[in-house]
Amino acid sequence: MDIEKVNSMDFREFVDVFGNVIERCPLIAAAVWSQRPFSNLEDLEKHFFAFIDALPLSGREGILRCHPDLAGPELQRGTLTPESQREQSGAGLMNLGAAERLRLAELNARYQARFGFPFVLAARLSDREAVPRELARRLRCLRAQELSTAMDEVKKIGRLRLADLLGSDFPKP
Ligand SMILES: NC(=O)N[C@H]1NC(=O)NC1=O
Repeated sequence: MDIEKVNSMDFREFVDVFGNVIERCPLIAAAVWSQRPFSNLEDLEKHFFAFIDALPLSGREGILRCHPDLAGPELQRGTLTPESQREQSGAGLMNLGAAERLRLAELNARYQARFGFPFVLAARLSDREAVPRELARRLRCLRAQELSTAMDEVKKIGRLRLADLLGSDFPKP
């Protein structure tokens, strides 16, 4: 998909296509649409990230809270968004044994209790061994540092989702 195609989209089409670049936050795509025309595909991405960076703390925490747990109940129930389902399956989180699933559930719960938002990590850049390791490591971080790490992960997820949507016209992350 090239930038002319993106710039030609009406509001509905744009939000249909880009509404889940940031998990369960179609409002962000709705706001980015107002910034058209985009000079190129990197410019489109910049607008997504600039919107996120300009949010107050409550807005950035809100974005994190829109993310489903990794290997959490929604994966079991099959109620994830298609993007999240693909990412979590690709990282092997569908195939955990009972003990691995329990350990991740405990770590996710401890993380949520400590920071007040769920643990967020770009699953496509990780795997089933690295996820609990990274979760345990980040549990020991300070809150401000952790918020910043988590927002960087949101951007990595968004960048990979944009690359999927835009195809070869967008440089691979
Ligand atoms: N909790 C969390 O990180 N969830 C996200 N990560 C990812 O790669 N896809 C998601 O839904």
